[in-house]
Amino acid sequence: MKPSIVLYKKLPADLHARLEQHFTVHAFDGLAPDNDALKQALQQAEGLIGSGGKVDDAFLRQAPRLRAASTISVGYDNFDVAALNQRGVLLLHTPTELTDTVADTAMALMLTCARRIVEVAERVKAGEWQGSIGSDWFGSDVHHKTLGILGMGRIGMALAQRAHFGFNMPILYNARRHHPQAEERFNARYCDVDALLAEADFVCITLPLTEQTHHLIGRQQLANMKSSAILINIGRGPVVDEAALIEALQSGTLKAAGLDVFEQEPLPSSSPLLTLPNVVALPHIGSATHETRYSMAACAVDNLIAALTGKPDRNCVNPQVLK
Ligand SMILES: NC(=O)c1ccc[n+]([C@@H]2O[C@H](COP(=O)([O-])OP(=O)(O)OC[C@H]3O[C@@H](n4cnc5c(N)ncnc54)[C@H](O)[C@@H]3O)[C@@H](O)[C@H]2O)c1
Ligand SMILES: O=C(O)[C@H](O)CO
Repeated sequence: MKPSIVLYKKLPADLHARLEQHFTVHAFDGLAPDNDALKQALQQAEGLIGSGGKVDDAFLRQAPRLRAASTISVGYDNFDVAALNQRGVLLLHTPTELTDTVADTAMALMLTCARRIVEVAERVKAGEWQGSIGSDWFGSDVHHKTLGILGMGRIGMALAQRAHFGFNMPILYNARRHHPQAEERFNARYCDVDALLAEADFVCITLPLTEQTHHLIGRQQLANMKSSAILINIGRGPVVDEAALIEALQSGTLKAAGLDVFEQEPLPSSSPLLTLPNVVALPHIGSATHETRYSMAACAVDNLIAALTGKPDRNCVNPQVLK
């Protein structure tokens, strides 16, 4: 008999069919806690595949036969990894498929904020372009400005590559350890967080959300940044204290922010961020291109098949559960 799995995100037809070759697939749209059909399917499920939703100990209690969870994302802060480890459930993710696309999004946010692309385009649509433009339409340069990257991992490196070779930007970075390759290839300079914030013209967060990174950027850190600086968050919303960020943007302590991620997603329509002209808010689209989302889904499907039918040899977050 084929193992039973719960799929909680709609997949392209060919990928869905590929799962069905190996498994009995119970498909849902998300992990709504009050869905009785989902609860029933979880009782038998050996595999789980999808993205978003909270997979904690209470959730895992409903899935006593679970052996592997495959997330269609690189970030896995929505999983309680300690609880997975305790139950011997392997977690797999998609670390390499989206790197370039997310770095492109970060670069796009830097350019959009600095050159005020959204604001100016809206003024054109509103019929305000009546003659030659004045300095109130001007933005600031990106090229040759200093970029501080918080978290020099895969996405940080891809961003550094774009900024260094494409825009001649000096690069500062902070990560858990020195990154000799970043220093060699992009002449990047390791700094502690305070020094990076004080010196950078652009600060880009490419960090995962962990206990250590939660609210890493708060009131004090924002005050430490140049008033001409632009903050880009492409990592996870709760790395920044959003209330403090709103204050800094309202008071002019910070020039602008380009945000793909938020403390609460979807961003509530009542958020003061949406009233600020110096904010570009995106709906968590870092990896959202047709090509990349397909590769991520295909990778997650392969990850689950390898985990449940063979030997998972890559993309395991907690390979220790296999020993
Ligand atoms: N906006 C989006 O759509 C989107 C898309 C992909 C990834 N992400 C987020 O970006 C994150 C990074 O992805 P990646 O593939 O580059 O991951 P990665 O693991 O390759 O890089 C993470 C980097 O952060 C550093 N780091 C971790 N904890 C730290 C700490 N406490 N202090 C300093 N540095 C620390 C690590 O040393 C590493 O250099 C993901 O975890 C995810 O949350 C967002
Ligand atoms: O972590 C990731 O892969 C992105 O945030 C997309 O969910």
